[in-house]
Amino acid sequence: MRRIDRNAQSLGISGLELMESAGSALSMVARGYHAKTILILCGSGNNGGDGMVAARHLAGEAEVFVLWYDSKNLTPLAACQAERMKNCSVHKIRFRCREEVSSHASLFSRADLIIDALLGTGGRGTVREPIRTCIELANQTPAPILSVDLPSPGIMPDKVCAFHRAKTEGAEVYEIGIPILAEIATGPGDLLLMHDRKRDAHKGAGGEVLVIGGGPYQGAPWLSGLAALRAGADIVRIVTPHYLPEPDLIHIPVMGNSISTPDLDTIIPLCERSDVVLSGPGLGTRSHDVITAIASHIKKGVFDADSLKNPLPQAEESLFTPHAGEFERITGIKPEATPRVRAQSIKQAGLPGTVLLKGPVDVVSDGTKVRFNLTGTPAMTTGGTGDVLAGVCAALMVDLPAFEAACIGAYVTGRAGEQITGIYGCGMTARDLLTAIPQVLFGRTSEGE
Ligand SMILES: NC(=O)C1=CN([C@@H]2O[C@H](COP(=O)(O)OP(=O)(O)OC[C@H]3O[C@@H](n4cnc5c(N)ncnc54)[C@H](O)[C@@H]3O)[C@@H](O)[C@H]2O)[C@H](O)CC1
Ligand SMILES: [K+]
Repeated sequence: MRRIDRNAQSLGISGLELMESAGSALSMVARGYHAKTILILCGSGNNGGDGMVAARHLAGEAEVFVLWYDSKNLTPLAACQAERMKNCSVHKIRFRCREEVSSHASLFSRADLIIDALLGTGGRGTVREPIRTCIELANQTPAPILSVDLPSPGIMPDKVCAFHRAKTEGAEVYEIGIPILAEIATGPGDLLLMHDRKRDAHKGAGGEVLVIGGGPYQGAPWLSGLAALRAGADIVRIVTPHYLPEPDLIHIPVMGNSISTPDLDTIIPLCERSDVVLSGPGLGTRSHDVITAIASHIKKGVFDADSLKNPLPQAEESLFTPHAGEFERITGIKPEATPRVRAQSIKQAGLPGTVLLKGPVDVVSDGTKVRFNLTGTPAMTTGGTGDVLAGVCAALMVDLPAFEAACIGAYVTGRAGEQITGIYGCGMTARDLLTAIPQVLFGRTSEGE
């Protein structure tokens, strides 16, 4: 939900607007109880904010008491709603500790309806005081309890009024105006799935990525490697026939002008020690036997470009990053133009992993989940952008499952492309993309904020 919320904001619907819609839906449900006296219990998060909006809507229609947690951790949206509630004809009673809640026990027994806006999707761990006492007192009354979004842990609701999606079984679901694109398309909300690097992180915490490629196309694996570094990998090794002077990358030479089976003794131990292995960029047509031989030694593999051939290599966890032609080569299915049909083709193909099918709209699917990526520009048809995308996905897969890594990788690379196109237009190179990647991935963007 946080991902969808954040994506909705980037599409122009603010959190406050969503909260207003949520509180309005809640007040409608509350009206169904025809209660004379309503007690709304509000926690310090946005769940509490929803309750305060409902209080404003119900003011004048019933006697409304709002018992709200005046915590120093009040979220900005909840604080805004507390302010908006100030001038309404509802009884506003703040509490800061358990004793203050207990002193208002009589309010609980007076109520014909109790609205539980204490904890929603942000609740974590065992319920702490003073919220716990609110829940206990609510459970002791005969009044029906209407829970907001999901029941606060331990409370016994009569009904649950959920927003956009049911988070618990039996909840009544109300739409709050979230655009469908916020859910089915990638967006800045997807970045919330990334884990923050700990302050005391040791060298290598960003993961070790191995890139296997090059041969006929010399630059491709180096571009992928640099992209992996820019997307957060700590150590990137490049197994490739041709050395390029890139001091940030570790070159692992091979015996001939292309990667071949005598190199397996060098490559297999590297595959085993790496968090993620990306194979294919610039590889050419002569090394597929090497890729199939190493696949079973790879924990997490990104298979790109020339490694996308049958027999299809398969790691413990695999991400395949074909364009339409490569997809047809490995599946025999020619992808239709529309993203929706492309998603169906991926499902039909049943490949053993996640697929990122590149195109004007990228489609990411593991056969069950589907996400569309709309970022990017026509200028990105320039050579090497696919190598950058694969490198970004490889670095993200250190910490994330293939599906999430592909969604974020596609989104971020496309956004970086948009920024660079703004500067260089169709004269952009794949190399130009590299510097924009960390800005989008780790910097604070202005989208929706
Ligand atoms: N798109 C939507 O569905 C919308 C949902 N909204 C509502 O917002 C909540 C989620 O809000 P959030 O601020 O993230 O979290 P909560 O309000 O659930 O709680 C956070 C609050 O509670 C404290 N806390 C956490 N765990 C505990 C605990 N175990 N004991 C005591 N206190 C706890 C924490 O410190 C925070 O202060 C969602 O459910 C919807 O109701 C919005 O209206 C926008 C649209
Ligand atoms: K709740």
